[in-house]
Amino acid sequence: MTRDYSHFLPPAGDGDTTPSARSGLAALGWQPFFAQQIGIEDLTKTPPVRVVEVHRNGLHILGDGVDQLVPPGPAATVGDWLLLDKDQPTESAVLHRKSLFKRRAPGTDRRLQLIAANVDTAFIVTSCNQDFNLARLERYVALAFEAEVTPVIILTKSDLCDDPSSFEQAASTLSERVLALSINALGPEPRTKLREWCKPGQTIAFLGSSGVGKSTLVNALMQDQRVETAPIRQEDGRGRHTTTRRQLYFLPNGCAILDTPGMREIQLADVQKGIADVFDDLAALAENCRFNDCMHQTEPGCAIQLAVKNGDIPQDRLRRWTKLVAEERFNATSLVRRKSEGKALRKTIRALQKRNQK
Ligand SMILES: Nc1nc2c(ncn2[C@@H]2O[C@H](COP(=O)(O)OP(=O)(O)OP(=O)(O)O)[C@@H](O)[C@H]2O)c(=O)[nH]1
Ligand SMILES: [Zn+2]
Repeated sequence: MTRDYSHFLPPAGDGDTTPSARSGLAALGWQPFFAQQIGIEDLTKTPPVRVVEVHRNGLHILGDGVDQLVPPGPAATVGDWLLLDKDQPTESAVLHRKSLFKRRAPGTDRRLQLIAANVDTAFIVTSCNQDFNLARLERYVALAFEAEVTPVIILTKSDLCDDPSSFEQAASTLSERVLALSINALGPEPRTKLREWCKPGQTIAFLGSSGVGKSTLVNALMQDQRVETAPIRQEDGRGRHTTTRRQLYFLPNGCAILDTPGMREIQLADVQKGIADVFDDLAALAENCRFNDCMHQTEPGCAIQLAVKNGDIPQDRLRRWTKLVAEERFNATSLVRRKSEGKALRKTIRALQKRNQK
C-alpha cells in the first residue's frame, strides 16, 4: 500500500523564492497567521519584530530595519513576534502564537516556562540503532502535538543499518498522523529529504537524545556555512555554543532553525491533548467502553481490552498509553501532592504494567 503523505507536508508556498527576493519580515518567518492579527496602521506605528534570542539582559529582536535588544519585560520567548512599541519597548505586545513549547520549571514553584514559540515543524530525531525507542518517540510526538507543531520522525544512520525500512515501519505504527523517514545525515540526503519542511519562511526545530545526529543534520542543511556562522551573535563575538542558550538562526535559504537545549528538558506536564492525539485510536475505542470511567483493565465491556484480545491493538501500545497518561497526571499535580503521590504513582504504574503483561 502506498501511503499518501501529502497531508504531512506544509502548505505549498513560494518555496523557490530566494531570501533576497523576500521582504525583511517574510525572511524572518512572518506568515499570514500573524499578519491577520494586525491592521495596516500597526505596521508603521508598532512594527512586527521577531525574538531571535533570549539573553539574561533582554530579548534580541529583528525586524524590517530593526536589530536591537529589548530589556526584560514582555512575556515572550524565542520565536515570538512582538509589536514593537518604539517609545516603551518593554510594553511591546506579543502576537498570538501559532505554536508554543512550554514546560514546568524545576524546583518548588513549578512555574510554566515558555521554551519556544511559532515553530512549524519539529524534527524528532533518533537513529536506526539501539537509540530507537517507541515509547520515547511517543513522548516527543505528544509534546509536539501539545505545542501544535507538526512532528516528523527522522531516523538517522541509515547507512550503518542493514534494514532502515524496518525502523521506518516501526516508527510509522506510532500514529497515522506522523511521517517517519530514514536518512543518512552525513551525505546529501538531509537537503533533499527535508526540503519540504525547510522552506524559506518556515521555522523548524530538532528534538532528540544526544548523539542521534541533530547537529549533523543542521550542518548539512547549512551547506557550507557551519552552525557557528549564525548571523546573530553576541557582542563578545564568541560562537553560539559558548554564549547563548536560546536562539533562532537562519539557513542560507531563509528557513529559521530554533535551537534551544530547554526543549530537551521538557517533561510531560500538561500534555493531555498531545497524548490523546498520539493515541487517538485508543481514545476513540474507549468511547465504546461500557463505563465512562473505564480504566481499561479488568472492567467488563471494555472495548480496548477486547481490541487487544482480538489482536487489533498491541498489548505494548496499551501499556505505553497507560504509563504516559499516569505520568502526565503525575507531572500536572502540584509539588505538595507530588511528594505524597510519588510512591503511590510508582506503585500504580507497576500494578498496571503487571496486569497488562498478563
Ligand atoms: N554514519 C553516520 N553517522 C552519523 C549520522 N548522523 C550522525 N552521525 C554521527 O553521529 C555522531 C553524533 O552526531 P551529532 O550530530 O553530534 O549528534 P547530536 O544529536 O547533535 O548530539 P548532541 O549535540 O549531543 O545533542 C557524529 O559523530 C556524527 O558524525 C548518520 O546518518 N550516519
Ligand atoms: Zn475500557
